[in-house]
Amino acid sequence: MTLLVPDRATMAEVRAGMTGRVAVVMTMGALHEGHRALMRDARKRAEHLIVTVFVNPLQFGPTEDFDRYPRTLDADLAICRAEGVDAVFAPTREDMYPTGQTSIKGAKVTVNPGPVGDILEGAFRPGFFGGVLTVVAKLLNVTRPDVTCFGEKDYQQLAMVRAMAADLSFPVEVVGVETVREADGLAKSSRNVYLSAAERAAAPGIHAAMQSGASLAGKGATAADVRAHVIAELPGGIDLDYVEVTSPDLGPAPESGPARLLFAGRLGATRLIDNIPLTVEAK
Ligand SMILES: Nc1ncnc2c1ncn2[C@@H]1O[C@H](COP(=O)(O)OP(=O)(O)OP(=O)(O)O)[C@@H](O)[C@H]1O
Ligand SMILES: CC(C)(CO)[C@@H](O)C(=O)[O-]
Ligand code: BAL
Repeated sequence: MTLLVPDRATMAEVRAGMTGRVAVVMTMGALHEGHRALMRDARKRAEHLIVTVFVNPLQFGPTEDFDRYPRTLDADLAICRAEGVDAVFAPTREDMYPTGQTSIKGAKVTVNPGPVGDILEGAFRPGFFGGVLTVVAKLLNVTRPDVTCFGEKDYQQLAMVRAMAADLSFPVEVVGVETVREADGLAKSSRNVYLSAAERAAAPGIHAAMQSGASLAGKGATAADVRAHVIAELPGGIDLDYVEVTSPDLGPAPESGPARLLFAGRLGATRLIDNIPLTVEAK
């Protein structure tokens, strides 16, 4: 049976009744196959599985899509039931932020994401990682999991959650789960529903351009060559935030060896992100 848990006090009671290992998958709802992959991975790692559904105001900038973000709790519950989730924690904003915080700027005590919080996504979404890490810390405190699964689709977020757990001594194992894609290569995302038919048709070109760049890396191209190639191959109509090649831990691009290729940009009004691994070979 899947319990719908509406507030922190009830969550504490439900959590106290769980014996054995507990896994948590944190989401903003509008669940899709990517979230289901996290649930299936988490399910294997623990006796109990909690899914959180909360659209966190602290991680949205003033001009971002907090108000129009898809909210589909009934459908989300049906998916959680089908995945054998024990409890869906879906609190209100007032329950999560009882002293009334509605933005990262208005909040008093928050998690400082450090310098990695200012690059890539952080450079284009100021305050984003402070908002994410603050709510992740709160959700860890409320649900007290042994293990938590995050998607590689949000690669920097996964890295930052790992860093927070290590640096702030959260007793939790953070597991990364590979990106789930549509058949045409587009990374599944709750925000894909915003795309018009024409934008949806163009969107797989992002992953295709990235794969093309990654294959070039295998033939001796430098990180800078790969970056320029991906930018040139992107479909028309993209308002680019960044294409970057970094080390796997988001440091400077290596001259050779494993690396990460990351993209962010807008197709119409929809902001999309993606990333893939690649190997840079010394010339
Ligand atoms: N395609 C995917 N494959 C694997 N994990 C995913 C995928 N999409 C989202 N996730 C993971 O699910 C968790 C919750 O993400 P979230 O609810 O923001 O979904 P989303 O589809 O990424 O939405 P958004 O459109 O807001 O980015 C995160 O750990 C995220 O990385
Ligand atoms: C981790 C998270 C649930 C925090 O609000 C969110 O950033 C997301 O859905 O990836
Ligand atoms: N998917 C990460 C949360 C966000 O984009 O707001």
